Amino acid sequence: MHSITSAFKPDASGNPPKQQEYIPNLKLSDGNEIPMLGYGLGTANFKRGGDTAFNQQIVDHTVTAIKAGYYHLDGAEAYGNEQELGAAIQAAGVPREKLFVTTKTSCRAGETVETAFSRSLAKLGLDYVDLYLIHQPYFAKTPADQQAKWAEMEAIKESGRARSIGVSNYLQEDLEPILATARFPPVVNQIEYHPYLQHGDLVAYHRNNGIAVEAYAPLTAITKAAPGPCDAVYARLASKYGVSDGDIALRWCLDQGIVALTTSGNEQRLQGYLSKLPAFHLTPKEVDEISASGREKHFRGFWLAKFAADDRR
Ligand SMILES: NC(=O)c1ccc[n+]([C@@H]2O[C@H](COP(=O)([O-])OP(=O)(O)OC[C@H]3O[C@@H](n4cnc5c(N)ncnc54)[C@H](O)[C@@H]3O)[C@@H](O)[C@H]2O)c1
Ligand SMILES: OCCc1c[nH]c2ccccc12
Repeated sequence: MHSITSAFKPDASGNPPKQQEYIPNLKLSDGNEIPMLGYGLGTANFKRGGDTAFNQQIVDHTVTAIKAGYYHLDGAEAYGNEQELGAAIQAAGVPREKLFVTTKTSCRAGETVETAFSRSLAKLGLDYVDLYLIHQPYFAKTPADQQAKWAEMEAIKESGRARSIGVSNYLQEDLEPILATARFPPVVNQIEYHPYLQHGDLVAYHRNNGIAVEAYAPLTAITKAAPGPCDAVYARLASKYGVSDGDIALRWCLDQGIVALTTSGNEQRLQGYLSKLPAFHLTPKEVDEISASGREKHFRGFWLAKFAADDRR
């Protein structure tokens, strides 16, 4: 259902293409394309609750990422930094049509998607986003709540102000009611995904239903869950390919056709991914080796309270 297309787009002005343009795009079920590596504004750069002051450091970090070649930018109203993301887009000077901008609705109680979306667009200073997501399924008490919210998302898509629409943190049981009534099915589900959280058959369910997977927290086995059974496999493959263990962790997503979202304030690290990732692939056997090691450990880093409360998978 999803094909990976070459994203090599020589610059009309003759400038060499940015490295991100060597990272492929993934074709989505609505015909649009998403760059397979994205820069997230949700972890290193988000504002703590209640902080509304404009934060120039977030702008500077994001400009650095865009200038390094990260053209896929993953934001959300919950991160409190859409204004800074918009300012960074302005300041970086990359033409809007080259960027892929995502934001997400928190589905605040008593508020329509239209209200949330208009506020996000205004903060971003944009007239459209490439991808608009429902941030999490936990607002819904019933399947009918999911279906009603999704119908509101479809109205945003129909208005042309979000080129694509999708969801985040959904499990199969959350997706099923949406797929039953959708006129425009979600094109992506953004989930925590790394070797220690492979979600059983959830990724296969996505493949069977034409929904692309975006992996957030793809470096977890290195950054939060070490030591663990993947360490030795990452180290061996990093040495084989002359790359970092982070490159191996990201490649493990990309080589399964999964979009990877990462972030860093460290420009060298960001540039490292862009220079190394296009230069190698893991073999299917190596992908499987990482998956098999990962299944020996379970680790979840986000939305823990929801899982504890609902006893979700
Ligand atoms: N939809 C959701 O619910 C949700 C949840 C979490 C994140 N996200 C999105 O995904 C993006 C990426 O998530 P993430 O930050 O968890 O991804 P990630 O796993 O790539 O982790 C990135 C973090 O790890 C650090 N890091 C990288 N290499 C390291 C190393 N070798 N040693 C130590 N630290 C290292 C970086 O500085 C950065 O802070 C977020 O910014 C956000 O946009 C979405
Ligand atoms: O993206 C969902 C998880 C998350 C990361 N950073 C945040 C800041 C505010 C709300 C949610 C998040």
